[in-house]
Amino acid sequence: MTTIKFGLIGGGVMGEALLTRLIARKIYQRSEVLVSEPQTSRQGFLEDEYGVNVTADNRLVFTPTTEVVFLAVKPQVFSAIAQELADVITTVSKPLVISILAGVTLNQLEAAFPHFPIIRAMPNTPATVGAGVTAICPGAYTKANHHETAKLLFSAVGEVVEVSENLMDAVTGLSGSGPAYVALAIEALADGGVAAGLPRTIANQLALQTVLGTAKFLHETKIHPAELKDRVTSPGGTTIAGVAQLERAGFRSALIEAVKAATARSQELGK
Ligand SMILES: NC(=O)C1=CN([C@@H]2O[C@H](COP(=O)(O)OP(=O)(O)OC[C@H]3O[C@@H](n4cnc5c(N)ncnc54)[C@H](O)[C@@H]3O)[C@@H](O)[C@H]2O)C=CC1
Ligand SMILES: O=C(O)[C@@H]1CCC=N1
Repeated sequence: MTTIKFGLIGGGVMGEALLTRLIARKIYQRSEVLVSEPQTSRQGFLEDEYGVNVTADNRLVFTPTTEVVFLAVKPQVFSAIAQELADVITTVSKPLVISILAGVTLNQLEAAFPHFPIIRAMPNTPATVGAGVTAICPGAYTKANHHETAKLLFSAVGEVVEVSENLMDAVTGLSGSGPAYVALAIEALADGGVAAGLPRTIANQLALQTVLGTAKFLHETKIHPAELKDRVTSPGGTTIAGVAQLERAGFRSALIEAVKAATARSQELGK
């Protein structure tokens, strides 16, 4: 095995999303990456698809040359992994540990990795296509160079914002979970189109492009969403009829409550 610089623990959806962009951007060479993943089918896939090194032993990602260890497992397996790594991490130099685990706090991470530089982060799935947004917050032992490394890695998958840790659960409830809410909205818009008589493929295309185009428009012009809504709603027209129905159905409230519920769940996962 060649020199390992980047260790990934958990080669699932989010691990792969980051991996693919880090390699494409040449931030790490394929040979410098070691992915620890228990599923042999995933190991084989990641090895074939990205040419990275794979292992089923999490301890092996801590090599003398490892610069970053990226944790991308489910929060529920965190304590088992912490126990498994307890011995090995006392014997190695301290790489930057970046965790994207929902709800797992810097306190919990610093208890598992004593005196390690640690960054807690919350990316989202559009990272896969470089259109993600990641919130990061640094632990007690991080220095400017660790901060810069985390920003560099997450910039490869989209935008980066910095927040204090007490806001990380809210970030998780909004942008971490948000792609699911938007996907539901797109699916429902298409269903509405089908209910109104459109063929499914056309309804899907119209729904998807409407959401994509609206987001792009707001992003590029920076106009307030309310201003865009006002521009679309002609007096006595179709859009205000649709908006009135959304208000009757509690559309805004449903989204607000969804973000609050996901935030609360993120808080629970950290307990
Ligand atoms: N999916 C999402 O949209 C987002 C997920 N997250 C966080 O990312 C983390 C990973 O989520 P996903 O990638 O969606 O999950 P996933 O289930 O796709 O990936 C987790 C991977 O970890 C592997 N794994 C299981 N036990 C392991 C162990 N003991 N050691 C090493 N690897 C192990 C699994 O086989 C799997 O491939 C979670 O903590 C989640 O909170 C954060 C932001 C967004
Ligand atoms: O559902 C979850 O727990 C993860 C965290 C944010 C998005 N997916």
